[in-house]
Amino acid sequence: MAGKLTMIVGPMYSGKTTELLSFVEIYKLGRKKFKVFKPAIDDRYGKSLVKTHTGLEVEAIAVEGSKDIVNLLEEKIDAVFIDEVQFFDKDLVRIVKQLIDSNVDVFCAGLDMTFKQNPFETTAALMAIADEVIKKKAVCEVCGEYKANLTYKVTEEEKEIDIGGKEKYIAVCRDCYNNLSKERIK
Ligand SMILES: Nc1ncnc2c1ncn2[C@@H]1O[C@H](COP(=O)(O)OP(=O)(O)OP(=O)(O)O)[C@@H](O)[C@H]1O
Ligand SMILES: Cc1cn([C@H]2C[C@H](O)[C@@H](CO)O2)c(=O)[nH]c1=O
Ligand SMILES: [Zn+2]
Repeated sequence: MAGKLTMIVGPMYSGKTTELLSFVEIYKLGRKKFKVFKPAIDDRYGKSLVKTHTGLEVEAIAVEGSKDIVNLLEEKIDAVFIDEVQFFDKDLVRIVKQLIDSNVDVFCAGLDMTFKQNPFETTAALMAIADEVIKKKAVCEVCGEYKANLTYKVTEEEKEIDIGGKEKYIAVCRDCYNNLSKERIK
């Protein structure tokens, strides 16, 4: 049977990695064969772990690009898990298609948008071909409502690729995002 692609997307702190790891647990319990990948660029938690903000973790392989995923899948496996998928090159889309066509289930977690609300291209393309898209939200760090679907950058740095945590980014709802942006120009 063909595999399925599940995308877990949303702003920072929305529990994307937590949800990814809950799927990993299901495959572990079922004694399935799987591999977990993350981009080498995300060095926040050390190179060989995927870790949540609450400290849950699983062993992962840090790769430079999507080609490395193919090279590391020599034996037959049931599932592939990829975290921080927004940092992968677009060629990942072709590779993921090949995997699901060859009966491998694929689960990807990642940001849908940059802090400027631009789509992350690889996430967007994978969402288009996914069997299921799980869109997560966080608690807005300004108003406290559980409706944050955006990430706001609190520093002046404009770069859209910039690794970091709470010292740089907060999760906010659209109203609070717009208010914070207005205050900034004043
Ligand atoms: N504003 C927030 N809203 C919700 N959870 C938050 C918030 N700030 C911190 N957290 C914590 O973060 C946890 C989710 O962490 P997780 O690593 O799964 O998120 P994530 O979406 O993968 O984040 P990131 O995109 O930064 O990797 C929550 O269970 C909660 O304990
Ligand atoms: C929102 C956002 C996060 N990031 C980074 C911060 C974290 O290291 C990672 C999300 O977990 O992505 C960016 O590089 N650009 C962005 O626009
Ligand atoms: Zn808000």
